[in-house]
Amino acid sequence: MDANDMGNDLKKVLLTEQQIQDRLAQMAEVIDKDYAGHEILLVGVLRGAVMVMADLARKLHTPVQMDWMAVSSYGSGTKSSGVVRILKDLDTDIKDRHVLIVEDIIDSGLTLSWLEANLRTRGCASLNIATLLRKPDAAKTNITPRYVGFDIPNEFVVGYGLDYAEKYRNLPFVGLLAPHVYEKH
Ligand SMILES: O=P(O)(O)OC[C@H]1O[C@H](OP(=O)(O)OP(=O)(O)O)[C@H](O)[C@@H]1O
Ligand SMILES: Nc1nc2[nH]cnc2c(=O)[nH]1
Ligand SMILES: [Mg+2]
Repeated sequence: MDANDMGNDLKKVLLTEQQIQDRLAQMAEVIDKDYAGHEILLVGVLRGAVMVMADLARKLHTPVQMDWMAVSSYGSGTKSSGVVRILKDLDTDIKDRHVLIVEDIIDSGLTLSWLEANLRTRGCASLNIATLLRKPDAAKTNITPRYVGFDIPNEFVVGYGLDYAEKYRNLPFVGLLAPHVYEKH
């Protein structure tokens, strides 16, 4: 799916596919240095993180294992509900593991601050966060990811895993939705 398939639903492309991939390669280089000699358990946060996980993991030279969690923090709206529930928990025991949470975006930070606290109770050897996007102006928590791809404005974005009412996740870039798309709901 590309920008042409979106008709006039796309206001503008914020990050091109190339910019995303180049940045992920830079992040992977830093992660490889930080985790040299260790194995990483990558924990992806469904559903939005699937694209970051797929591309970042393939850029890492460090040995990795992967697992997934699903938590609910947003409905199909565009504002954080603040309520976090575990919809799917990890299948892996993370005790003594080097865990790296992989996310697509930190907006209010509610999802990750709850998730980080939850995982810390499980005795992992280390716990860090990698996120492709962060909205510094939207932060409601003091969550500090170790690896951040891009700081972006406080606007609703879609693409590269990010959805609006489950659409647009398969865009290869990150874009801004035209207001008429979400104003009509
Ligand atoms: O920092 P926050 O304000 O908590 O928002 C960030 C979270 O919201 C989105 O997920 P969502 O809960 O919409 O589910 P999804 O990943 O399945 O789209 C996004 O993928 C992050 O996980
Ligand atoms: N699709 C999408 N989901 C989000 N969840 C938190 N912020 C965002 C955003 O900007 N876009
Ligand atoms: Mg998500």
